[in-house]
Amino acid sequence: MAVKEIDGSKLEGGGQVIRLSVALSCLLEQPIQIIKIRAGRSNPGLKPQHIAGIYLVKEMCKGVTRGDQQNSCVLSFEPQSLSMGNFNLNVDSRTAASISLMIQSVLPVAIFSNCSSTITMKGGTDVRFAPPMDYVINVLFPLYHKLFGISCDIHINKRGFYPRGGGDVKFTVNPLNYNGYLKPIEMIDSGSSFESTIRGIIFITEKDTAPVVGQPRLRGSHSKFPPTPSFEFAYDIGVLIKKKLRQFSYNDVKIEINVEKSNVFHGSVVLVAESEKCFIGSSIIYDERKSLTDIVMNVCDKFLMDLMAKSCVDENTMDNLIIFMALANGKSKVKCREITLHTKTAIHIAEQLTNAKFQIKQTEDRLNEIVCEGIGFKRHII
Ligand SMILES: Nc1ncnc2c1ncn2[C@@H]1O[C@H](COP(=O)(O)OP(=O)(O)OP(=O)(O)O)[C@@H](O)[C@H]1O
Repeated sequence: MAVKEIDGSKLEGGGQVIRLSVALSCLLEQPIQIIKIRAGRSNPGLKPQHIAGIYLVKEMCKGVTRGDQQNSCVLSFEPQSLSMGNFNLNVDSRTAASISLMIQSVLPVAIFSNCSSTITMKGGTDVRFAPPMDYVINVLFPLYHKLFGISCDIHINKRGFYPRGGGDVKFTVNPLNYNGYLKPIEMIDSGSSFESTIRGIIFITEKDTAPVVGQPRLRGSHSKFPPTPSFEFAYDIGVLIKKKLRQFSYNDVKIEINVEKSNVFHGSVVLVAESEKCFIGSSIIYDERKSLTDIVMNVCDKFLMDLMAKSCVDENTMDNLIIFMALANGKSKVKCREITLHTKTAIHIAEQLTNAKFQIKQTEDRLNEIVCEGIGFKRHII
């Protein structure tokens, strides 16, 4: 098959082009060459996170690569057929490379294998400009499962943060049921039941010293909780989130706090609202430079905008859905408030490498509806 050239500088011009192109190349057995890799970034070329993702996909299809080195701006990826049988893979980025973004490369491939895959990944679990692990676990995976029929799971052995990394997770993926196809999805009606199911997941590390000096402390008794400064800080975040959401009549909000020992101060907050067919998430990763009010404002503002607009997914989830919509067996429809450059880039790559066609139309309720006729990709078992 002739090699298809992908211009890595188009639209977002970042790492997503590589992850999606390599995954689709592997599934469709289409050799590709990506040029101008991450030309839209101040530090172009491949970085450890991209190299780790390429490595995993390459292992799954016994691919042949050229240019898969640090800072390389051209990558050739020539796949063989998707190997079958249990995958048991390991990748160690030796940096804080985002594990959730490695998952973005490997998940679309692993679901089409005929057996379960187990992949151990080392790197960053919660790093900026990538989905925090709690977002992957509480927003993306439940949505993938409920709507596309994807079954996967993650076990976090240890969290890892910028700049040292050191996170360690075990990721398992099961083959698709539904006759080996991905189900098409329809997420066009958020319904009215979001408010009853809002959850917040606050993760925070605990150092020996107080986490943040000079931050406003909330009044009120925390005495029934373990008296750790980190826990108190997380507790304060939770109280402020509830207060903020209550102002918009979202009264039933359940907050969970998880504390882990670490020698760096780090945390994430994830909010999730689930209705019968829609998921809205919002997340932030913070360190000691972020104030309590900044954290709360950041995570709540976009969340509230999506809820009030009756969007069916948030913008970060949206770009993750594109590859699955392109591969699904039939027509998918998703209503979304915001179409980001990441989403447009994912559509551009999916259309270049598959025969799927996407349409975006504005709806009367001022949302965007993305419609895609999926190609009905199915694994071929020899
Ligand atoms: N706070 C967040 N919550 C959930 N997802 C996020 C968040 N921030 C970023 N993402 C997702 O992370 C991905 C980032 O893609 P991007 O191409 O920018 O990544 P990258 O490989 O780090 O590339 P680069 O270094 O070139 O920016 C996108 O899918 C985006 O939706």
